[in-house]
Amino acid sequence: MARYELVKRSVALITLTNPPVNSLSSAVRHGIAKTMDRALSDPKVTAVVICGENGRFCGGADIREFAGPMRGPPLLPLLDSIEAGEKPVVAAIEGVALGGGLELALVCHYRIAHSKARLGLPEVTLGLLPAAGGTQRLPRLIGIPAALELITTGRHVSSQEALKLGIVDQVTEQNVCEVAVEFALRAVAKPLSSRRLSALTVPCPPDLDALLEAVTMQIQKKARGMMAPLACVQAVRAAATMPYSQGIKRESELMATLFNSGQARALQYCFFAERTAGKWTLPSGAQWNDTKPREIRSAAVIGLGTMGRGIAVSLARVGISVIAVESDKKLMETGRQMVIGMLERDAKRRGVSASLNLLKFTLSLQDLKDVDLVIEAVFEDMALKKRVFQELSKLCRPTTLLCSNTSGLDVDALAGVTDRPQLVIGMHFFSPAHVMKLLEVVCGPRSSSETIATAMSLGKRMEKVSVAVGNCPGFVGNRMLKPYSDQATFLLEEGATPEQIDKVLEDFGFAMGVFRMSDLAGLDVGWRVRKESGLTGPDVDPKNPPRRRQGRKYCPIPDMVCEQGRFGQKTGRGWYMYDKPGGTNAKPDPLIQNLLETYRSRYGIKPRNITDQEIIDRCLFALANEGFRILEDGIAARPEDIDVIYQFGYGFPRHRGGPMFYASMVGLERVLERLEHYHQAHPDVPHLEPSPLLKKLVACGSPPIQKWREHIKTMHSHL
Ligand SMILES: CCC/C=C/C(=O)SCCNC(=O)CCNC(=O)[C@H](O)C(C)(C)COP(=O)([O-])OP(=O)([O-])OC[C@H]1O[C@@H](n2cnc3c(N)ncnc32)[C@H](O)[C@@H]1OP(=O)([O-])[O-]
Repeated sequence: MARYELVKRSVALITLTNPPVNSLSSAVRHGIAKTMDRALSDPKVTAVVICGENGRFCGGADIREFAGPMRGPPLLPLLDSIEAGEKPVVAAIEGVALGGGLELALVCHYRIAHSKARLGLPEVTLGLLPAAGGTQRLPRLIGIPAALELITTGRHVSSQEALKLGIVDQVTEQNVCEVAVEFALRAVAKPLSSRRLSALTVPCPPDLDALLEAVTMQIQKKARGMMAPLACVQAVRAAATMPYSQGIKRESELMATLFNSGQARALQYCFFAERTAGKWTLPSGAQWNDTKPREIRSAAVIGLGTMGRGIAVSLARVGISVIAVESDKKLMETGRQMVIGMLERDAKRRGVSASLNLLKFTLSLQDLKDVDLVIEAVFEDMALKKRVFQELSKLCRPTTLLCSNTSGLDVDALAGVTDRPQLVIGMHFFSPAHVMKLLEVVCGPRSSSETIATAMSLGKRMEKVSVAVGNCPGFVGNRMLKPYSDQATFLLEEGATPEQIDKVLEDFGFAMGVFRMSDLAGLDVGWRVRKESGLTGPDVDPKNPPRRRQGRKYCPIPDMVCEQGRFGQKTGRGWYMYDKPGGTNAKPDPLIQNLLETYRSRYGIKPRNITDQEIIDRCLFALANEGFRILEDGIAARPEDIDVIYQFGYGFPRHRGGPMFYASMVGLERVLERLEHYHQAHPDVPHLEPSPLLKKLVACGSPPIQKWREHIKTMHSHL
């Protein structure tokens, strides 16, 4: 796990060999200890270079090992002993030096980085802190403010920035190992004391307390209840105020608290869930790693509304030429200006030039004859979408992939009106599409494996987290949203207010509570869907709207809000009031309070005090319950996929893992017991009836989430 060679007769070259990222597994730590001993005790060796195999220095501790008991040599004393050695050690950094990887580099006496390398301490994103001396050594090297920023955000820096900050001594475009060996030879005669970071004093700013307080406040605002960033601040404070030996103890204490927390487990689960999500499999046996995607050079986007614009920007900025189609000249001109503006701002932020030459705007579908792929983003209306697909089917090359950005309509029905159902697939982007990372790739029963592979690979190229899902109304994300938001509106009837529910959900860690999110998305969208599905419409008595429809409980309050022209932020009024149409500063509205009170008295509902716990349990367990049904139905292949969708598409707090992971952490027995309790109280709410899969898992002793698949695999998959 660490290879030893003698080069240039006197330099020991130690290569970490643990693909794919040379993480510091117990075997690697053991290998480093052994090879370092050999280098330090061999009189022929005057200097040491440490590098990593396959162009990657080291991706840090082996995250998989965190779940089990600690084995092998602990990292911290191993690193301390490298720093204390009497022969110069040079880190040759290629690819990445992250987490424990950068901590390893920091105990080397010199650091040489390749120009394309990235460095950072991302432990905070895993719910941890850099506990192999990183919080104590980095501030000594680059000062408190810069170290605080890197450690509390986990941001990766380029080697050029690392050079400016003083993290590395040299950046090279040449073979970094060769450069490091030459560097090591020159370092042999030089004293090492000033190169041992633990022995340096921390350059302390005069306003340390004010700085730490400002950073703490900033984190409290942004971290939505995450503990790790605050622990990082405390560890850096220790570096500033204590000698190394005490600071390192404080670092370990803080790490111990984080390490055993549910948040760290959730964030590490998220790390692997994100990487598992791209790995789709079909019942036919075709899967992600044996199906070649097609190359996409040109694409078309139909419809330049909010979604179409974001999709066009996301395509053009990764080098794909885009033809954007609108039906009306004025709309096309507005769309053109918006897309160009967005692309220019995006390019400025990334420090690149905007690829405006890749864009073409047209009013004619005829111009799409030769594109490789089309993404339809017209109004959410099945008849209209079918007309578009029929026309595309006639116009486009027979090999062109036809994709729909529908957020919940039947992708197979669209495939059915074309001459190439195997080339039809859903690509459900989230608004704004150039910002949101999630892409649901909706596989119809007739989508070919090559089509799925192409949509998934295009998503990756567009820098999205792509998840393959099956075709059903609402797919995964929006299907689960319904029981969640239904519970929120039922709670309004019973005595809660929008601001109370939102506060509880936001304190839980959601980016936005359910009502603020609806105001942002537009309340008219759901209203139209309810009208189309016959749940509401002109036949409903406006004075006395029934509270039971289509055989189940129905809350008419959202319709009553819409009937007043309150469509959310865009109209300046929704569940909240805003300063102006398009305003974002939500304030509780007495008119909504009034509406709720009138409603309750009309139906003789005595409002009751609703606890925060009831809000959390009813909203989140209803959400997870639908997730279990989605797994049963084969619409999502694994719980990780659902959790990734909720983190990236719906602002679910990452440190809670996602709705399915949260259910597993709370305990499936408790979820089942609460759902049974609430279903008994509300027998006309089918979403509260515990799903058969949840019952089955509890009956099997509530296995850990990674084992749920074993209990679903016999069920039919729709992917
Ligand atoms: C006292 C302790 C203090 C120290 C704490 C730490 O260091 S905490 C750690 C701090 N370090 C970090 O937080 C860095 C975490 N890693 C990364 O950010 C990225 O992996 C990358 C930038 C290194 C490479 O990106 P990329 O897009 O080229 O590749 P990719 O992301 O697809 O990964 C490829 C495969 O490698 C796997 N794997 C990766 N890293 C680890 C690991 N450390 N461990 C185990 N496995 C790891 C990954 O699961 C995947 O496996 P699969 O699915 O093929 O079975």
